[in-house]
Amino acid sequence: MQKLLTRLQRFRTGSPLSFRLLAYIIVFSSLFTLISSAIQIHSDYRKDLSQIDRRMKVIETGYTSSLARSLWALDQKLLQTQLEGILSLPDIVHLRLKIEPDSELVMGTIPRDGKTISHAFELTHRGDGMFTLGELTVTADLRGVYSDMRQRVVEVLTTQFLKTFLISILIILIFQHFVARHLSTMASYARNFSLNNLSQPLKLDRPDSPLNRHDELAQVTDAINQMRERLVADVERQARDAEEIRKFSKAIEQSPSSVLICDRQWHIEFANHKFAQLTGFDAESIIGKHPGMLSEDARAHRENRQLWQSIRLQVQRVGVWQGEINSVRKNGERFWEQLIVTPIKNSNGEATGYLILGEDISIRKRYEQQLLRQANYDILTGLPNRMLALDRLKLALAQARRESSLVGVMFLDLDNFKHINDTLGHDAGDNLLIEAARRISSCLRGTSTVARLGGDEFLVILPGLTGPEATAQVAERILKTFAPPYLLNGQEVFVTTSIGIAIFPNDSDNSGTLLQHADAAMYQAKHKGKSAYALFTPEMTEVSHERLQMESLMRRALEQNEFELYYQPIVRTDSGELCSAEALLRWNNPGLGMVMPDRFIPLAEETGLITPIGEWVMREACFAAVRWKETMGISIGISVNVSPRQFRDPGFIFTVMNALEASGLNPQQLELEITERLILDNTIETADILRQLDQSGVRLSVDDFGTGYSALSYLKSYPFDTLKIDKSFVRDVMTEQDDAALVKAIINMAHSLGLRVIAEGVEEEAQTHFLQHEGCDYSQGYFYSRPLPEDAFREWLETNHRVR
Ligand SMILES: Nc1nc2c(ncn2[C@@H]2O[C@@H]3COP(=O)(O)O[C@H]4[C@@H](O)[C@H](n5cnc6c(=O)[nH]c(N)nc65)O[C@@H]4COP(=O)(O)O[C@H]3[C@H]2O)c(=O)[nH]1
Repeated sequence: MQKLLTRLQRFRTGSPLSFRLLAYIIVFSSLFTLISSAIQIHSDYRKDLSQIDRRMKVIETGYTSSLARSLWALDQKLLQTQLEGILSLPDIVHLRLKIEPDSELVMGTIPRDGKTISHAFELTHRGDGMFTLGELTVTADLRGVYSDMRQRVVEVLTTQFLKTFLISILIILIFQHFVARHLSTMASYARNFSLNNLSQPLKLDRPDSPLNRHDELAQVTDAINQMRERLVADVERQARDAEEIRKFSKAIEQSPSSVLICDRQWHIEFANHKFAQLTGFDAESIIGKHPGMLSEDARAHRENRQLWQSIRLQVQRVGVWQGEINSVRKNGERFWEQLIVTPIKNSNGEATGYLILGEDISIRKRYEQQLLRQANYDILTGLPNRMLALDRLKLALAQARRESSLVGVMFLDLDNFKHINDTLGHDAGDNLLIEAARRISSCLRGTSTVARLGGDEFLVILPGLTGPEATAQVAERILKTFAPPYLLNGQEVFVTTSIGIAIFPNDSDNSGTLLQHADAAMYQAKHKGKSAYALFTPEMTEVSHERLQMESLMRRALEQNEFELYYQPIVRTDSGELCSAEALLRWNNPGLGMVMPDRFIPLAEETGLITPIGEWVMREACFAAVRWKETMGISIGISVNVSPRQFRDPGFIFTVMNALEASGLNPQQLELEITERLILDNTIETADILRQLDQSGVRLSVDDFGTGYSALSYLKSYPFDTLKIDKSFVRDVMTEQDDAALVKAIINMAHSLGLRVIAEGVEEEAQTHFLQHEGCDYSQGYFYSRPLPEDAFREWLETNHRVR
């Protein structure tokens, strides 16, 4: 019982459904039992009543004749006995016998508060007729019936209630076991159901029988589990979507391009970090603004209004706008931006916003502009280059044709530029070009063009001239501005220029030909002596042709064996004894005749042909010296000229060593003549090459001393053995006091530095006396001998072999 109560209690608290169910079952089943019991009791009551009624009828039928006989016979005793017999019948409590005519016999008592039922019947005697003897009224007491009925009600109610209650409990227990506890499990599963335990399916604690598998609980469980699976799938999809969105938003946020997202009305909704970095605008502060209206600059607004109008139209029409725009940063600074503007469309293809991707292309733009500049301008001087110059020339010619005016074309070349570049170094050369460009430009008016064609060549275009004389005036102005010295490497250097002039349309109406003519005129100017200008004349074409021809002939001269070495003796000044010879190059061309080095060596230097030629000279000179020793027994030194370009050739030392090795000449007998200008270059490479040559035993001399920049200091730092005074000083020692003083000073200075001195260009005896007097060690010149071909030189040796 206790157990039952506890269970009931549990139902009441933990399982309201079970409790309610119990209550309903009890109430309904009790009602039902009550009604059915009432019907039953009522029917039993009716049965009891009808039984009494039947009993009355039985009394009537059973006793009517016997009582009538007793009355007829007036047998009182029998009557008494018969009445007592009736009264003893169950429930009969009262008998009233009315005897005709007026006596009455009453037996028994009628209960005062009890319910009774009476039945009366006549007692008759059938004889000759029918005689009514009396009437008997039988009264039955209904209390027994009622008491039975009450007892039955109590019994029925009690038993029915207990039955109902117990059955209900049973039903509830069954319900609880088979349904309610599973519902509770479901409820608690549903209560605890969260995103964290989506993986656990709902499981009911009941056997997995085929019956269980298909009942309603199984269906609900399946439905819940399916719902869970769908939810898991949804959650996973959502997580995936969220991850993708996170990824995309990270990508956008960290994108190296600036990103703006605008709504349909072009109001900014989002700006990424790069945008803020690029423009200086804080992302928060520009939300809601139009992308073209961010800066405060009214001018930018005006520019942008039209631009963004066309962007909007194109995006609507074509679906994309791409271009480069000049944007403004928050601080007002302008920068170049490459923009791509596209609509953001929804699944129906309607634009819901706009995506603006931007990239800072300022560097690229700068680079492009630089490239454009580089393509058209000379980097060093900033002047237009050959390409742009030719364009401008063509434009000027076209304009001149329209206006019937003249165009002057000037070709300028710096005299000795190569030499300055070689000796003072490239930096000095560059500075010279910059300064020369500045000076040329300063002589021209706005419509003229000055361009650098390359190297030390400049082109001046003078458009819109009315007469050719104007070109001469400009040329003179330019020559004049070149007069003041240039300051290069701290030294004052005089640089001149040669100018060639051709005039359109007089000399040609074609730009290419005009340039060629100006070039030819420039060579003519150079030949005039430097710092000159020349106007083109038709004969000049021949000169420039000659130059070209010479170049192509020189390229074949080595193969054709057209080069020859001449030798000029170098003697002791005091005794006239022979001590060495200088090898001097000659070019013996069948067409050109004997070409002197001054005519072809500069061209050989320009074209680079000097390297193979110099190699040939070196070998030839070394072999000659060895031959003289071998065939004539005369051992003298041999001097070989080395030009700057040759000296700087990476294979130069190898060339020298090779010649010495191949010929077997003692390195001490080889003297390399290096011009003063070359060593002024003062580079580490020059010093290194000179040191290596010195270490190999080769002697080194400074050639043409005095013609360069007369910087004496370098002589100390290089391993020179000899100094050759240039013939231009020696020539006038007897007539020019200054030259004499200079020669004296050079001799003293050289001696103080431990150098021997050779005087070049000694032509007269008086000069030998002077030099002897001043202590000049060696002399060379026509006075002793002109440079001679080998055979003649051998003859000279045989007759004048006073060798030291
Ligand atoms: N007026 C006059 N001139 C005299 C007298 N004595 C000699 N000379 C000339 O003076 C030049 C001396 O040679 P340089 O100063 O080295 O000047 C040489 C040298 O710098 C260069 N040269 C000659 N041969 C070679 C060579 O094989 N290689 C290189 N790189 N340059 C060479 O060509 C220059 C000219 O050579 P050359 O015409 O042979 O001219 C020679 C020679 O003929 C004289 O008493 N009076």
